[in-house]
Amino acid sequence: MSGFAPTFAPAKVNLALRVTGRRADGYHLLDSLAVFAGVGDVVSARPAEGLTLSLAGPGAEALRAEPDNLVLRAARALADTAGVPARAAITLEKHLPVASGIGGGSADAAAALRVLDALWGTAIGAEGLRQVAAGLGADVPVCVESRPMRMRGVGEVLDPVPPLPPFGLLLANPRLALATPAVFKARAPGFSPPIAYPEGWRDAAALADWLRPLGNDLEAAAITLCPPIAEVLAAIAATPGCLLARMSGSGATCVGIFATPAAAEAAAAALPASWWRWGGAEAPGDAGLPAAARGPRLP
Ligand SMILES: C[C@@](CO)(OP(=O)(O)O)[C@H](O)COP(=O)(O)OP(=O)(O)OC[C@H]1O[C@@H](n2ccc(N)nc2=O)[C@H](O)[C@@H]1O
Ligand SMILES: Nc1ncnc2c1ncn2[C@@H]1O[C@H](COP(=O)(O)OP(=O)(O)O)[C@@H](O)[C@H]1O
Repeated sequence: MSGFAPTFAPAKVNLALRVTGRRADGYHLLDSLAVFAGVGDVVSARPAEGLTLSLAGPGAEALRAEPDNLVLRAARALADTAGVPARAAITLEKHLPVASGIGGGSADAAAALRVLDALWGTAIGAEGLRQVAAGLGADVPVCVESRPMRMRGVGEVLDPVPPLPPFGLLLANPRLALATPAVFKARAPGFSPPIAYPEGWRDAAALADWLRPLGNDLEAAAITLCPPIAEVLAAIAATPGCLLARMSGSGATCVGIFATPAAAEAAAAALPASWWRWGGAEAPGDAGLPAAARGPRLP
């Protein structure tokens, strides 16, 4: 058997994020609208005697010192649950900035689950895959879906959302890593009410108007820990055609919403070249996309 088609691991973007409570184990209950961008990593796998991971792509260096890559943890967890030997030579082509609030590691783990589930022909089914995903991290279940979803619980409760209107997405990161636990810890006390959804949105402007008051409850804490985030948000908001600027997840990546992918791409190109930046469309719906579908990317 030869290698399996490269699987796209798109960036997860939290367009709104509310912290609605806290579990006894310290994990926070969330209510978040997650969408996926047309930029991401690529995971591929081929049959092998043992389990190995090769890193490639512009972000590979940042992960070389990682003692236990999430991709390998995902592979071992899937093999354990499915009762099959963990045998595959996996390649991760890393493009997304690490520890940046767009779930890069979670997207890689989810893509590895999809590609290895196919390679090994496991019989665990969609529910089994969801359970393995939830055991790997709060963001992994939504990344297995890789389509717009409402995330609740600590991330494992997923519901479909009304169809989103066409819009453009911009992502920018000052190339500063921010650890998720530190941001949750620095958050001011108190919780927000759950999000109430409309039946739909007329266009991108209506979506941005609806999102504006919902906010990201982690943004203020992230700015305290990493002040350049405020600069990134201001720069995005000042680009022509920006309808909304907001931080994603626990940061430091910030998001801009635009009427069209072309407007988002042009705005990204106008941001400082020292930042990681990308503009374009949402990820196409099919999670098993070939690498060629990664969409336009800026260096
Ligand atoms: C904040 C979010 C929003 O989508 O995104 P990112 O900033 O990571 O992209 C996620 O909830 C992050 O998910 P993920 O990065 O998978 O988190 P995990 O590895 O499970 O947890 C890392 C740490 O974050 C905190 N954590 C995470 C999720 C959650 N619902 N409550 C928490 O308190 C805990 O301190 C936990 O030990
Ligand atoms: N494949 C991977 N890609 C990114 N980070 C990984 C990976 N495997 C393990 N990690 C670890 O997971 C941490 C969180 O990474 P990431 O998922 O990129 O952050 P975030 O959840 O904030 O978007 C990193 O600091 C790194 O130590």
